[in-house]
Amino acid sequence: MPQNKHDTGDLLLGFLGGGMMAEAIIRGILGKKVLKPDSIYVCELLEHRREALSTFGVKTTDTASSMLERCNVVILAVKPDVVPLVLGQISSIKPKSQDHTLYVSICAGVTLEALCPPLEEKKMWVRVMPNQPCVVGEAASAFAMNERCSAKHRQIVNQLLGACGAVVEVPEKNLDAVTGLSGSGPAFVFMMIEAMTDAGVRKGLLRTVASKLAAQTVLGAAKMALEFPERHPAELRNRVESPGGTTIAGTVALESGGFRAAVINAVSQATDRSEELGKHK
Ligand SMILES: NC(=O)C1=CN([C@@H]2O[C@H](COP(=O)(O)OP(=O)(O)OC[C@H]3O[C@@H](n4cnc5c(N)ncnc54)[C@H](O)[C@@H]3O)[C@@H](O)[C@H]2O)C=CC1
Ligand SMILES: O=C(O)[C@@H]1CCC=N1
Repeated sequence: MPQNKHDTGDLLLGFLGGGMMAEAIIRGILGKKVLKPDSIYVCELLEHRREALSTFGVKTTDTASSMLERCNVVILAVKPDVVPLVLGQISSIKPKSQDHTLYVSICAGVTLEALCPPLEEKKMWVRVMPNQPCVVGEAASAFAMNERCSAKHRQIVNQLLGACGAVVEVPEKNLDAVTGLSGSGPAFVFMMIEAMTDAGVRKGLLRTVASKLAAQTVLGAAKMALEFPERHPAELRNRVESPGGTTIAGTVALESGGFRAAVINAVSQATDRSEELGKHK
């Protein structure tokens, strides 16, 4: 798959909603030079957000029609409760089955069926769950496509999301679990970094030093888990735990604090919430 070049031909990418995630994806795409800024349009209601996004050189507007008429790939990046409204806007501007636009939703819980009901003329829809680390090109994204999409659309999705980090295709039924794990996951990891930093400060480290050490520790551990996939995380952990040493004293404390159960519950609750969001259409 070609990357790192302006090799996406006539691809004009539009965003409906220019909030945190739209910005994160734009940063990823521009950072890897998959598109030029003037191939990206953002429809956003808030003036301060349009101003913030203009600094990337992308075109901004507050009317959906001008963006939808131009773009051949459109990413829905509004909150899930706004989806019915913007679907109405899309249908009124591009109603025909001849619509060749590829639509991509990143909205938590919103199913392909809700985006494109079976009785309506089918448009090409992809449901994606990215995450905030798009901002630094280290996202974990998963996607599922509806039956109107083809290999060409898979390639476009891989190219756009690939610019933002790792991408996997999954059955749509897995996307709520993906939302709970990697969509919401950065927040859980930030809590861990925050807590480790506080602990360092409590034990006398400068906050700047503690937060740098905490974040780098998470990065290094994550890199090891990715680079040694054949080693179970418990094996990696055991290598840190010297007999009678410091680490085992800490891991026992985590066990007695219910650390693993708390993390499993966090991902499970976030998954359940994603499923719930999908039921409020
Ligand atoms: N924040 C995250 O880490 C992640 C969020 N998501 C999903 O991404 C979507 C967007 O989330 P965020 O970017 O965090 O939200 P956000 O609130 O930062 O951005 C949404 C933007 O849409 C704008 N908007 C609302 N109605 C609009 C309309 N009719 N036309 C144009 N713009 C409109 C709002 O003014 C706002 O700036 C959500 O559906 C969320 O589930 C997915 C993965 C991760
Ligand atoms: O909290 C949320 O609903 C969104 C979806 C995944 C991450 N943030």
